[in-house]
Amino acid sequence: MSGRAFVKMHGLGNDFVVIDARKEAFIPTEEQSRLIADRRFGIGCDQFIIIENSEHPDADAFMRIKNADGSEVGACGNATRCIASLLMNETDKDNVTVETLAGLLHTKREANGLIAANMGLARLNWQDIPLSEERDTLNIGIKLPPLRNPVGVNMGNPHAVFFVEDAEAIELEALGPRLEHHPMFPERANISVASLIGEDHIRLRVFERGVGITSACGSGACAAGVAAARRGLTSRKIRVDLDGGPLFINWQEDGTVLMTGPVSTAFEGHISPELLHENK
Ligand SMILES: N[C@@H](CCC[C@H](N)C(=O)O)C(=O)O
Repeated sequence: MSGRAFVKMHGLGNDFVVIDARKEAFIPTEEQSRLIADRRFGIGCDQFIIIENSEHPDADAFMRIKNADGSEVGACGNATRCIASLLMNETDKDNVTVETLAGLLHTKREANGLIAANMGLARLNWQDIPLSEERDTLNIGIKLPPLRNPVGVNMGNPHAVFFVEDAEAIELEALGPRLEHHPMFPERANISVASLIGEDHIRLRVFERGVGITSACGSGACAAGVAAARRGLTSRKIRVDLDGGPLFINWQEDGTVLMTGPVSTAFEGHISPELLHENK
């Protein structure tokens, strides 16, 4: 079979095309990354992941992350758990360390088969973003629903978490793209709406930067867990229900965030050499 081998994986429906470039380098252009992620013209995924050799003595591999729009980013929680699971199967270990642009991430296979990733320190670098009453449209051309000020949490990538009465009632499809590109977020941002649905239990919907609404966002769940605890809505250990299912978040006393959930492999294949040379 000609063409580059790939594996299609997902964490709660947040899906990835994974290419192993440890033996044979693979350096896609932005256009090639977009094409691979395209659900009509390519294979289709939320993020395109390239596994590379790491030069760090403590890392098992380096993971490069490209959003569906071709942009390269620092963190992806669900992909970290998927790649960790691949590396665990390959090495027969239950603990592996994945290097990303955001740093070294330690992972563990739990006895129940779920994969836990320590996503590192949560940085509240633009916490409690102030929005004044009169800025209730944020100049995005639509009247906002009753949103409280968002909490800004950086998990190696930027998240703005808005707590609302009912996350299902928010028109995230309309709000997401406008807020993602709002000037208050210089690097753009992943936009979440969250509501409390029980004790230490929240509902979360995420509009991902460079992608759109996804069925689950791991770093978004971490950011929401930190934001909920910071706002005093929950304790530091919570369940986050995403469209694709639950993730378990623990904002540990050392400031790092542990995320636990399932991973799946959907299929394997080869990328047609034609695809990478075609222009749409
Ligand atoms: N799906 C992700 C987040 C991927 C990156 C994000 N879209 C960004 O641009 O920061 C996850 O599981 O964390």
